[in-house]
Parts: sequence; C-alpha cells; structure tokens
Amino acid sequence: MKIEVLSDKSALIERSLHLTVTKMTTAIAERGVCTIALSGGSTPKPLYEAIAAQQLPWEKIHVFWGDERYVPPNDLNSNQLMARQAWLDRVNLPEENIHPIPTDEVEPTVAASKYEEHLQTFFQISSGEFPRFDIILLGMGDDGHTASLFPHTEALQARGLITVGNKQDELRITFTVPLINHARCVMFVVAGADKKSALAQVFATDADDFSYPSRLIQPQGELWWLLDRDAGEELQVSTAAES
Ligand SMILES: O=C(O)[C@H](O)[C@@H](O)[C@H](O)[C@H](O)COP(=O)(O)O
Repeated sequence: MKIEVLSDKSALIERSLHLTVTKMTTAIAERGVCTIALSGGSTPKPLYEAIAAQQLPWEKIHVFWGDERYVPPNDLNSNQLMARQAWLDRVNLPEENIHPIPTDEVEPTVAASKYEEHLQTFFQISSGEFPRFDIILLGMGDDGHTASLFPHTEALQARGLITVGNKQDELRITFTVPLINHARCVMFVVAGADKKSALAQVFATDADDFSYPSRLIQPQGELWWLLDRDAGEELQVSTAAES
C-alpha cells in the first residue's frame, strides 16, 4: 500500500492525473487496452476534466463505473452524467467503450445482474470468476464508505461481481468488495477535512471493518491512497512533497 499526502486539492488532482495516465499507458502497452472503473461524487470531477485534456489513445480505453445512484442517466445525481460532462463528452472515446451501469430496470437487482453479465461477457469470464480491472478509482465518504458499500449494509458481504447497495433508502448499484480487490490497481482519491476522522479509523489497527468499509479494500494488486493535507495531515505518513 502506498499513501501520499499532497499539499492541497489541486496538487492531489495533479498527482492523481499523473498516476492514472501512467497506469493507463502501461496497461495499453502491456495488453493493448485499459479498463478503468470510475468513482462518483464530487472529488473526482476535476480529475476527469484533467484527463479529458490529455492526448490518449481513447479507442483503447474502456470506461466502467464502480457504482451508480439508481437514477436516470440524465439525473443530476448520476455518476454517469458527471463523468460524461467532465470527460467522456470532451474526447473521441467511442460510445461502445463506455459501459454505464443500467438504472432503468424496475428492480435494481435485475440491473445489478445485467451489469454483472455485461462484465462477464466483456472480460470473457465464467460465473464465479473475477475480472482484473487495470484501474479502479475510489472515493471515500466521511463515514468510511467507498463505492456504494455503506457501513453495516448487506452489500459488504456480497460475493459476486455487482450488487445492490443502499445509502439509507437511496438505492445504488455497486462493485462488490471481492471485485474491487481483484483489480491490478486501486486508487483512492480523498480530499477535505471532513474525511479526517474516518481516515483515522480506516488506518487504525483495531477498528471495525463493517463500520468503516474502506478497510475491506485490500487488493491483490496495487493500493494507492492519495490524500490532500486537509484529509491526511494527521496520518503518520511522509507527505509526497517531502518524499
Ligand atoms: O457514488 C458516489 O457518491 C461515490 O462513488 C462515493 O463512494 C463517493 O466516492 C464518496 O461518497 C465520496 O464522495 P465525495 O467525493 O463527493 O466526497
């Protein structure tokens, strides 16, 4: 695990951009394609805007979402809408390379199953197997949740690829813990003093995993925590500026 504390939000976004582009380029060089799953919320929007300004082989990049609010794709709360406006609508990334989570099924469980089947088809895997995303971007809420894996919810124990999550009564579709943990590279991008106390619990030796679900993210591949100083100043790590 690598933890970096950047001096402020813009330094955090700059570092996140550099790492993301490096991982994309490496994946394409090694396997001819990059598969990346996006996080939602507000933190990553400037990162997506910065990625859109890069010169990349867009036709070799496939974009998925690690979670989605169960709303139409034109809803202001849609993670898909945010990423399209900040990034995907600004570059020549083929529509067939964009893999949004369906949110138009009457039953969210049907939507979760459909996305799971879509991943199995895309990655050419059988039931019970897990794909290895090149990059999974994650944020963290002030309660220690990540993706739509909220404290003390059933989603935390799901063992397939995709499950239904819930933030109180707000329904979500989310990657599961085991799917995230099969990634080649998981990258948390976290900013703001409001995340400080949850981060202390996530990195504590004896906190409860189901109370702070980000603790469950222990990938076989690389795990990066990129923090701004407001979020990470009390963690006992060297700051990126000093390292
Ligand atoms: O759908 C979502 O909201 C995200 O996937 C969620 O996990 C987000 O990353 C955190 O809640 C942090 O959100 P902020 O970046 O807005 O603080």
